[in-house]
Amino acid sequence: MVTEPAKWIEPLKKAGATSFTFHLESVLPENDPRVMIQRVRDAGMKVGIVIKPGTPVEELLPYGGDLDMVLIMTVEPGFSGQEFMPDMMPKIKALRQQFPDLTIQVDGGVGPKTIDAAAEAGANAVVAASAIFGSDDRKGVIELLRAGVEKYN
Ligand SMILES: O=C(CO)[C@@H](O)[C@H](O)COP(=O)(O)O
Repeated sequence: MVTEPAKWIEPLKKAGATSFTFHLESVLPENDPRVMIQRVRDAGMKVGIVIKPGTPVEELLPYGGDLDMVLIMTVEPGFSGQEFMPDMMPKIKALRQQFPDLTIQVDGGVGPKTIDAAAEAGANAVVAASAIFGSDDRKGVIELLRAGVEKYN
């Protein structure tokens, strides 16, 4: 998470990024997320918005139709190894209901024990660190996460 995402659009584009996801909390209330969305598109990248656990999904819904991807944080941003927050699943369900084709990514505490909850709610993309890097069978965990997503989507 960065506090001024706009200033990273060009550097990331130049570095070869093809998509750019910014925190809604870093833009509102001072700036209009639609301006950021357009700036990312003008730079030729796909665009996503991420919300922290404390941000209601209702704040994100108005922009869902303008996005390639949303990211629902299921831990507080900061570090790996935190516990998955199942009470974030209604946010994913609300987004999936309203935007059937949207890529909905989930990040934080995602692993073999939590993938079903996330995927059943409607998540179809996963960020996972400790579940993979903490395993002796990284390939197996990745396959399991992929199978979990495919089972429900
Ligand atoms: O960036 C963050 C948290 O700030 C996340 O991407 C975590 O790093 C995910 O780690 P695990 O919860 O999968 O260990």
